[in-house]
Amino acid sequence: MVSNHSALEVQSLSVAIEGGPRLLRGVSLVVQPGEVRALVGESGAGKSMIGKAVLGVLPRGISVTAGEILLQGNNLGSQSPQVRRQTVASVASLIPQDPLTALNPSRRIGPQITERLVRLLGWSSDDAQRRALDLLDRVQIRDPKRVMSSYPHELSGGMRQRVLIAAAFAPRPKLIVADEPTTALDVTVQKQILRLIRELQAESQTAVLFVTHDMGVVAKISQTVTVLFAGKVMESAATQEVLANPQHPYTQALLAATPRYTHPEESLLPVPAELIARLKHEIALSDAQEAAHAG
Ligand SMILES: Nc1ncnc2c1ncn2[C@@H]1O[C@H](COP(=O)(O)OP(=O)(O)OP(=O)(O)O)[C@@H](O)[C@H]1O
Repeated sequence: MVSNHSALEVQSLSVAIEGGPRLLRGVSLVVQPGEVRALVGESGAGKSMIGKAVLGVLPRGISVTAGEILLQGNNLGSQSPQVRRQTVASVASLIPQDPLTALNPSRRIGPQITERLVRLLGWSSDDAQRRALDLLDRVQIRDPKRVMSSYPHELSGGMRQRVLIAAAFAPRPKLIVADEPTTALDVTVQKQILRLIRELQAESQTAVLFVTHDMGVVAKISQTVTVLFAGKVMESAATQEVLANPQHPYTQALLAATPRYTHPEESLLPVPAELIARLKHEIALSDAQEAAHAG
């Protein structure tokens, strides 16, 4: 393995339903060690699909049709499924959207954190236990020992998300994919969870690909941002630049739809339908051109 590589490099990635429509169209992005890159766009833009492709968990019937994914310098497309699973498990973690479905309801919390460390990464069970307790303490869970032997239903939604954050950071991953990790939580808990992810990330200098539909969250958590629409990158730059001076009309519309970053007194504005229609038309044209080229 080479050193000095990016935590994640996605190059011209296209993903499609087999025999059907494209869901990602030549997406490229890089996440450097220590960087938080937000991936922002409306529902259906393909944000989660990028995360799933990176983690090798695309839904059945959906596959990568072009492009490359390099995790810590490892080209996932050139690895066998078994090696790829091992690469992903040792390099990357997921903080999922819904803390309830992500935890197995019939198993205690402890093993759900330690199992990956022991089985996949070869830690001793004592080390794994110590690391889990330490992380649970770090995510401000009181009485970590008790929580280790609890079942998920005994914890609140916020506590469960803290457990999943602890589980994600426990193996010291190089990359964390955080897939709208605060969406399922109420507003006060959202703020705490966001702060926690930011603190742990800064401390460990883990690279994070942070999926969100909320420009407010982008502003709080990220240094860089990639704006996605219909599976295509509209704009990609430093977050401060994009917030201060958005270049693409879609980014401008998304920002206008987040009133606290423009005029807090105004109500939420939708992205204009004409703009959506125009962008979709442009994308359909370029899809057709590419298909004609390929044919
Ligand atoms: N299992 C699936 N089978 C077929 N199409 C799917 C599947 N999952 C997602 N899609 C489609 O893929 C596209 C991208 O979905 P994706 O979940 O990545 O969007 P997103 O930007 O993450 O949106 P959201 O914020 O709603 O999660 C959408 O058009 C969606 O309908």
